[in-house]
Amino acid sequence: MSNKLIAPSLLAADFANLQRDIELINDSEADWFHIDIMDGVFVPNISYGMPVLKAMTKHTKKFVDVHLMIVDPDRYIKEFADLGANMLTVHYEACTHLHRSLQSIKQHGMQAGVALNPHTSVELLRDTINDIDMVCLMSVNPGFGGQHFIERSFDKVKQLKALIKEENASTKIEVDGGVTDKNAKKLVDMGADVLVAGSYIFKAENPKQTISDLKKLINK
Ligand SMILES: O=C(CO)[C@@H](O)[C@H](O)COP(=O)(O)O
Repeated sequence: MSNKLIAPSLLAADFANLQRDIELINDSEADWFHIDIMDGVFVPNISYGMPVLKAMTKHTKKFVDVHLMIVDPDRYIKEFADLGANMLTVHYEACTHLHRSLQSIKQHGMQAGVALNPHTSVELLRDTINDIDMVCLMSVNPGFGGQHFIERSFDKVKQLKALIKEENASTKIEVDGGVTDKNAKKLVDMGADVLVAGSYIFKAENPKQTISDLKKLINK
């Protein structure tokens, strides 16, 4: 049986009550923590940095999926490994030598992810797909939570799934941005393995129940 995963994005958590919201995810049916690091240069927003991540990973009891929206990510790979990242995702658009970045992430004991902005073609990953543990397809322009899902992302999931099959790779597909109960099932039916959801979970009246319902919906 397939196990499609939910990764709540802590960007939508209450930053004044981060420990409470992390415990909520620990106690829920969510599979991963999704943690967004933004530098104000690659994206027009700054989220949080190393001290906050360090405080978070003291409490996280699940797989930690760190999404770097920063320029020149190679500078910080060791630090993210030391802080407890299990998956480290860099942006295709932010790496001059993507293959080298992927090697370095793996040498530091983490799984290696590559994120693609909505305008970036999945075809650009053909030559590295066998070195990538997960592709994160951005279904909004990165930088902010609470945006509308870009419909074209469905096609990108389909194209990426076909590319992975053609290249005989075992890469996971993650979709990030604007995920709700309205698009989740279609995304996994088209080939997504991991769904990131921020506002849909944390703005819900009952986040734990929302996670449980979403998990059931995508594993039907
Ligand atoms: O990386 C990002 C935004 O840049 C995402 O992880 C968002 O945090 C997802 O939030 P929602 O669209 O689900 O509110």
